[in-house]
Amino acid sequence: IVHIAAINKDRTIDDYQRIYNKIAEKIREDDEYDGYIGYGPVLVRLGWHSSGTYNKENNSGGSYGGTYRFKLENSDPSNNGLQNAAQFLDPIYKEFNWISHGDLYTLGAVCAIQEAQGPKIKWRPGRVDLPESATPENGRLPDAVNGADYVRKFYARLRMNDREAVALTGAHCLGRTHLKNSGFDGPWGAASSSFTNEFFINLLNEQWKLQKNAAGNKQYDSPKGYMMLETDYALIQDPIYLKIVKEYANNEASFFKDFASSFQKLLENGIDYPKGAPEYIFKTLDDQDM
Ligand code: HEM
Ligand SMILES: CC(=O)Cn1cnc2ccccc21
Repeated sequence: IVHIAAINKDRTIDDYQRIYNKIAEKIREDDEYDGYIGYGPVLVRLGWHSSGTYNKENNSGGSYGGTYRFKLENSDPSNNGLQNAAQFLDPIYKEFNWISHGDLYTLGAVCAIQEAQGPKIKWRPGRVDLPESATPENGRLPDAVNGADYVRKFYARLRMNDREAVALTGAHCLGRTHLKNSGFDGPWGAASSSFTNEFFINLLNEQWKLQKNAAGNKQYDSPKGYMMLETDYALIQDPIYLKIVKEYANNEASFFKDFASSFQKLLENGIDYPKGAPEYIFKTLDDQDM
């Protein structure tokens, strides 16, 4: 399967910055969502899940076709809760319906990270809506009740190495788990809407106890009321991952640099960009004094 980015010469960075600004202003406006965590984290998760179906073996899945918009994909149990992000983006799509769904889902995630004071993420347009028949089957997204070997193998399918896998998991500094969505129980207290290296610091500094939550699923809980999934905790059980976790806990700039490149790679998996295809770095609302 080959997906070639469609270059639309009529659209410039200004057109995409306008959509970015609309999303960023709406994140600021709709601040009450999920106990005042806001929509940032769930927008990041939508961008990640619409890309995480990619399989390097046959270059299938991934963000290109915007197939999350179809029932088969958006009703995948792994996607429980992402309806909130899709509903958030609905009015934006209605106003700017020249954009493809794949470009919108990934642009929304880039916007959410940058507006959470995270790193600037390079973004390239050109994803093209594919028909429902192109929707990947359920089951390609990762399960949280697994260890390091599973994590390494899962990320290899997305062409990610150990550093990229650890960096990407650092997005769990944002938002929280919700029992009704995933069967994991996250604390409101510790949930954050700012993008930092705190996930790695907490992983190393808290005492973690493996226990069954109210849904009977195993997760790690700390005295401060933080939680980690088993796939999170795997990052300090595996010696190779542990070394990288320590680096990112001690050097936020290194985490930001690696996250920015890994997240762009994740969002572009499966897409061939022609030579000279435009690549944008959007300004935050703060950069524009808005
Ligand atoms: C082994 C890989 C991963 C597993 C098993 C996993 C699992 C989960 C689970 C179970 C939740 C809770 C969902 C809910 O209950 O609402 C969650 C939330 C989240 N995940 Fe991951 N995740 C993984 C990797 C990633 C990656 C690569 C990113 C982004 C780069 C990411 C970003 C997020 C965000 C931002 C949230 C919070 C969403 C919210 O607050 O609504 N995750 N993840
Ligand atoms: C605040 C907290 O629970 C940090 N955290 C730890 N693992 C997480 C997975 C998804 C979302 C947030 C996560």
